[in-house]
Amino acid sequence: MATETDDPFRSHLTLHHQALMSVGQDLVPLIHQAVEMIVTCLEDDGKLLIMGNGGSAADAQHFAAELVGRYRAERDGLPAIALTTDSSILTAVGNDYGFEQVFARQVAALARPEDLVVVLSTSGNSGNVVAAVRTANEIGCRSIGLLGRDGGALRDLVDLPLTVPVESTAVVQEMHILLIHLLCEAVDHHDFERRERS
Ligand SMILES: O=C(CO)[C@@H](O)[C@H](O)[C@H](O)[C@H](O)COP(=O)(O)O
Ligand SMILES: [Zn+2]
Repeated sequence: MATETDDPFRSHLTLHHQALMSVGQDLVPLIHQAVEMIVTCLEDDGKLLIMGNGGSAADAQHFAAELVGRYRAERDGLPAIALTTDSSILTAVGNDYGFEQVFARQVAALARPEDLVVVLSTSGNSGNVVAAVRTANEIGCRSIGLLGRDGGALRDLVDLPLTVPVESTAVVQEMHILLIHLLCEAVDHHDFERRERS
């Protein structure tokens, strides 16, 4: 039974619940489109390049780990790289070219047109993520944005924005990890043509 000591959590829990309802009502068709883009990339022998800042950096790593390792099903590892993990690259590029270039430089070095760039940003305005998507667009990679609020600058730069339209950074992040798990669930259940060929 709820007591007064629950009050500090109530507004966060209410916001979380409202955001969850909005994901269920508004984002499901877009989640299916995102799955299609991921499957097409992997079947074309592409890889996922995933990035974000702060909590979203952790989410990028979480997503890559579930693809390279596994989510639930026993399956082959799938190619995904979180661009948030190599401290030598991040410090060298940040130091020599500026923090805004830490992801764009990696995209320029690693991305091929068949790859899929996945960005996570609750504001949609982080300069290093925006720069990375601009570079991905020049290369011809497709991109998915897990975004928040109004989607920010990234809404019009990525091919597919999945925007959680709430102001709270924390709640947007909580919905992003749900979206990641839904994407992993769908990928787990996909029968890849790539595997049938081998
Ligand atoms: O996890 C949190 C807040 O919940 C923070 O670390 C947060 O991710 C950082 O402030 C980020 O720099 C925010 O970037 P973004 O989501 O606006 O792209
Ligand atoms: Zn957080």
